Amino acid sequence: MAKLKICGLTCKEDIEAVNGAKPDFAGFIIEVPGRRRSLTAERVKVLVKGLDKEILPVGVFVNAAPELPISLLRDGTLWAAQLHGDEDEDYIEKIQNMTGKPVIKAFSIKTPEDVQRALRSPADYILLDHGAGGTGEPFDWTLVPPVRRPFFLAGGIGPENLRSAIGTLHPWAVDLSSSLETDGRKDRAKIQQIARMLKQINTLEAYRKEREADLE
Ligand SMILES: O=C(O)c1ccccc1NCC(=O)[C@H](O)[C@H](O)COP(=O)(O)O
Repeated sequence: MAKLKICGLTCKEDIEAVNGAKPDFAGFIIEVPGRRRSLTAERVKVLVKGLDKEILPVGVFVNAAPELPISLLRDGTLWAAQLHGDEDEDYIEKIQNMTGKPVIKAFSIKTPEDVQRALRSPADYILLDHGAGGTGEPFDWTLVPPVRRPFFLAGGIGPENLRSAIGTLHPWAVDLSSSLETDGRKDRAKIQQIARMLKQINTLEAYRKEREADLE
């Protein structure tokens, strides 16, 4: 059953839309200069207060001072920190040790070695993505061998490739942002559509697995 993360929420309307669709995770880009979805930590605190309690809030950071994710994890604003920059193992372990909360480390996948680096990461979860994050572009999925640890698949996923993404790579979770926008804003109808689609795909996959088990 692939989980769903909807990333790059920026306003109250986005919160209302995800509360209706109930993805597993909601992502907020926090204090990343020059990125259009970036919010201040104070704004994220306000938005998270309106988030359905069953949806886990994830903060996305790029080479932030570690004190920033640490404070938002410690005060309960965030369930997890997603690191989308050049954060090294010491940085990851510092956040894990100081908060006891999950760390998701994003990797830009351009070569098979990038995948191997990701697989060795001490992060609680890895996230395989195209590049800088939130670009709406997929990477070359053929670079990914069968993966034995839970991973998020990101980068240009949308209604046209969701089924093949899950059927081919079997991610623990899919992470979407750009494909759920119209004119640069999250689109409630697209969010509802993708949540419904994922439910159907998960139901079919579960049925197939049950049948395979019965036939063995
Ligand atoms: O969305 C951003 O602006 C962003 C900026 C800096 C780092 C990460 C960022 N986004 C991360 C995500 O939205 C997701 O993890 C993922 O990259 C989804 O991307 P896509 O569906 O291709 O837009």
